[in-house]
Amino acid sequence: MIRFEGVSKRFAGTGGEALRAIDLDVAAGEIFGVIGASGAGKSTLVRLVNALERPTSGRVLVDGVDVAALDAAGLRGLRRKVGMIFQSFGLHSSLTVADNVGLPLRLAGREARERQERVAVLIDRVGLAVHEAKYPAQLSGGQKQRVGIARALATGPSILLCDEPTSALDPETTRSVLRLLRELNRELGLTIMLITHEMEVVREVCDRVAVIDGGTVVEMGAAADIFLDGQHPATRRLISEAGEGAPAVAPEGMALVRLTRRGAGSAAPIDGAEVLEGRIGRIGGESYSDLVLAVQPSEVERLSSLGRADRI
Ligand SMILES: Nc1ncnc2c1ncn2[C@@H]1O[C@H](COP(=O)(O)OP(=O)(O)OP(=O)(O)O)[C@@H](O)[C@H]1O
Repeated sequence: MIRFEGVSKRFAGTGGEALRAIDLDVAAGEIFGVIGASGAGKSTLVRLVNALERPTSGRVLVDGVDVAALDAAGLRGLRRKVGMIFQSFGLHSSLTVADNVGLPLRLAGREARERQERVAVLIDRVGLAVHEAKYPAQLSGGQKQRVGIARALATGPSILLCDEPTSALDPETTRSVLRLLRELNRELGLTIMLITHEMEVVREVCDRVAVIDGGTVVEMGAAADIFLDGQHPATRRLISEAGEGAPAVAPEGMALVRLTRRGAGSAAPIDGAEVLEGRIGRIGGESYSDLVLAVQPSEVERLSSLGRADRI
């Protein structure tokens, strides 16, 4: 559905390339995550999909069409097919919720009656029916992002690009927005390409994920494989940042180990280990546990037989 073929991007007046030799396929109906540190090239990557940026070399194909080759009418069609939401929501502060959501329909020349009906359905779907006459300043961050989602869906797109959609939100609101995106993905068969710098977001919602570092894809695979067994140092860095609060400290004379186990028995007790922090859950339908343990240094070796054990 979305294909990157040897895509590189250099911005005029800058030294290096923001993206280098990207090959990537996003399948119809999947939620594809793009994760990386600040400046890695994530925004540039998704902005190529709706032709907000153009590749310096290579091609970006949407449904088999090279988006850089589109004329003005073709671009309008692309923008109807590809919706986008942003970290900072991008709402018009002088327009009500209903008028924000209806704006793409107004720009597309749809009649008032049709607009009103469609806007009412969209606002209801994102759970904002009682807020339709309010202005953005009267809404919480989560509500603003719901307006952004309703507006992005106004023209009935088959692809939704999400640029750090939850970075401005608290953890609980983040989860509810991600749940809404997952529901819309299933109900509408919407293909979602989602940028984030948070592993938690990948864990909650993505089917597959590409890790991007220094403008290249350094690792790509099923979200469970990347989250639980990512190999590249950039991936390991993002995983170790995913814990909450201050990093665990090993008691005197003990070794600190991150142990990740997958599948049946992944939460079985571990003799001789003190659990300092961790999580037990499911990702992509698979059980896992991800624990930070303090053990005797002589026990570290033994942990490797239980799962992936990294001394930290
Ligand atoms: N319009 C532009 N002109 C010049 N350089 C740019 C432009 N947009 C992005 N860049 C550069 O390209 C690189 C990648 O930027 P990009 O915004 O894609 O990264 P990112 O991973 O999305 O980062 P962040 O998470 O901080 O938004 C950076 O070095 C950035 O400075």
